Amino acid sequence: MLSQYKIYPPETVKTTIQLPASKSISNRAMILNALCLSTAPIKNLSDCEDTKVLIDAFNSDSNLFDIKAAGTAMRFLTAFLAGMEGEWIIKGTERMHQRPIHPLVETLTALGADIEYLEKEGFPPLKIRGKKLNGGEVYLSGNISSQFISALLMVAPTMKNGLIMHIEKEIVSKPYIDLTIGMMAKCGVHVKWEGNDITVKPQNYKAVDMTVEADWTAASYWYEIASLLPGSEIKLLGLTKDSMQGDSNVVNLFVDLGVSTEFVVDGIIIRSNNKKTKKFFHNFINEPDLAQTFAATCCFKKVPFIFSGIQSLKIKETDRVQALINELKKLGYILTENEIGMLEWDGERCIPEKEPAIDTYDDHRMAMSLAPGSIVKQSILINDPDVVYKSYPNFWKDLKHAGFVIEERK
Ligand SMILES: O=C(O)C1=C[C@@H](OP(=O)(O)O)[C@@H](O)[C@H](O)C1
Ligand SMILES: C=C(OP(=O)(O)O)C(=O)O
Repeated sequence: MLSQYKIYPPETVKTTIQLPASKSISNRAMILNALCLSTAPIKNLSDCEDTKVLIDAFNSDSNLFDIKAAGTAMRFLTAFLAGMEGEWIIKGTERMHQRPIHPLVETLTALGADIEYLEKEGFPPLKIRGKKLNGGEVYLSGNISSQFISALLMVAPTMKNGLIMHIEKEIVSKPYIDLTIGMMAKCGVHVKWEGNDITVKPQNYKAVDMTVEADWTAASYWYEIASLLPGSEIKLLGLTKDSMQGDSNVVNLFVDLGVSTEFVVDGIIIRSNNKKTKKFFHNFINEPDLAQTFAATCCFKKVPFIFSGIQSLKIKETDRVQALINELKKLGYILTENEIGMLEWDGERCIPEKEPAIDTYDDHRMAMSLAPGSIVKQSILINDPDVVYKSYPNFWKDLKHAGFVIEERK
């Protein structure tokens, strides 16, 4: 149902938050558990929509799966089902049917898979006639989505001849590939990555107990709040220093934006301090999901910025670059995309709309990164706030717990 939230900030935030579990780890754990033929329950599995669609697919008697808006579920399941005896159909939301999948489909086809595009060439929905894959040697572009590489890697040890993958062009989101390889290693499978070549020999997975870490990307919205609200002290449960998630780099990136981090036994404590850089520069190629948090934080803190490495943002839940430009303009900030992969704010302002309502474009991260703007704008309106279910179903409940007031308007 369409709805809108009006959000008012507290004076300061001193609270403890139980973060959601990582959807990236949850969805890898589900695929690996299935490949290990393990029946052991995964501990702390995420309850977010992106994980639910995968759970539903695994529990379904049907051969038709609707993975809605979950990129990981779409890509991981395509590779998984390509090697599973049977005839399968995978579909998703309208936006999912516009997100590319051809590099994965072409590579799987070269490895022996039988996959058909049911609507537009190159995009979901897909019909898959699954069978044991031969494997072999393939070339794949690394500059569209790392999820293609992760999807192929997880099924690679089950292929008759294993897999040799030569990655061409710049690799986006590399820490997510490291995450995949790290989790495969925990299940007893060795992956060799040298330069641009990744080799996986045929191997057997070993069933292991899996526990999902708390989500560092979700933590970034709390860093934004601490950065904008002086005197904040927020304990975030479940995060660890030795995390496998690349977005744990949020700890270092927020140092210049006035947030310090203390690691404690059961998580971290973040505190606002007065540090504020004159200008913020970062290449987000390794942490694309953090870009919206930083664009919003910098504008609200009046810190001009230059971001690079954000080309993949254009093919996520929405064109996130355009969405940021549109919505931050409503609040009085003029951002520019001078070339693909870049986003800049030189401090230019315009007159904000009188009562701006932020559109969220079916993108959870638009809602979560802009809601903290209530701190500097006294209040903020967020349209279709339910989008947060994709990765952080309790986001609004947690904001209320932290002292924000949320009025629902229908
Ligand atoms: O493998 C993963 O779990 C993910 C990889 C990234 O996508 P891309 O590789 O498409 O950039 C990231 O944006 C997404 O939220 C989760
Ligand atoms: C890009 C994202 O998800 P996905 O690509 O898995 O749909 C995200 O959660 O920010």
